[in-house]
Amino acid sequence: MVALALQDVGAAYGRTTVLSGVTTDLLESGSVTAVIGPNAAGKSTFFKRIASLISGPGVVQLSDTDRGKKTICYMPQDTGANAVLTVYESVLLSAKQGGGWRVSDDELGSIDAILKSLRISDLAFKGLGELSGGQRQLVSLAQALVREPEVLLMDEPTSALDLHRQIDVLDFVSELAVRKGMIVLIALHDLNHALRYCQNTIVIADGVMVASGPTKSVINDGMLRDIYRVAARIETCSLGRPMVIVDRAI
Ligand SMILES: Nc1ncnc2c1ncn2[C@@H]1O[C@H](COP(=O)(O)OP(=O)(O)OP(=O)(O)O)[C@@H](O)[C@H]1O
Repeated sequence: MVALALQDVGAAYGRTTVLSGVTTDLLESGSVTAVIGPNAAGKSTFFKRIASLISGPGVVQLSDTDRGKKTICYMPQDTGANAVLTVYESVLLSAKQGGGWRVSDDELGSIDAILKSLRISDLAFKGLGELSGGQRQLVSLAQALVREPEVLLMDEPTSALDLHRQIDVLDFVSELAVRKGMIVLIALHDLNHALRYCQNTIVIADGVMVASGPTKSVINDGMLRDIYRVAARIETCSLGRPMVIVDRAI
């Protein structure tokens, strides 16, 4: 089963360093890790660096996979829209990335299954340009999943989704991580999603990793005050789940 380790990972745009010194414990197959931090902290940059879309110092070490870095898939925050393609064509195109152009029945079957799992089969023959923001986000997830990545980097995947879809998607991805043995990293602004779905959390602020470890110990009042500049409490809800309650901005 795939494993990922990061050692002293950094990244720069041109001469400007925006990320440095990210080192993690071994990320294991079947795990879901949150990447949190304020705006412009470096979360997307971190993902792009892991996916080798940008270069930088440090080591991104994958083990126990025969697909090399091709097994890492980055689902970007901003999905854009290409009005020329239909949803189905865009997912097929993603499935064929880096491979030949022969399309097997199995591949068509797996596209149908993914669209069905994400409850967007009805969008299959709509143009990408006709979709709402939330629908585009779901299509972007379908494009990522069809490539069957062993490492999936999701950049704020629920930011455009309604409450039902947010829970639906995060339930689905967490279950898929365990079933397929994927390593999933999710950049999140909703810290309650991190508490609910992610065993571990990495906190990035000002381009530096400031904390990493079990989510329930990393997300605490002090971190919320120092990193997010809010007065907040972690309280246990009636179902026994920890929840962040924000009182005010500091
Ligand atoms: N293509 C780029 N060229 C130059 N600087 C960039 C580029 N992309 C991002 N940056 C800068 O890198 C820093 C980190 O940006 P990044 O997008 O990684 O932050 P983020 O934590 O994902 O933010 P957000 O939560 O707002 O999405 C910011 O200062 C940003 O302005």
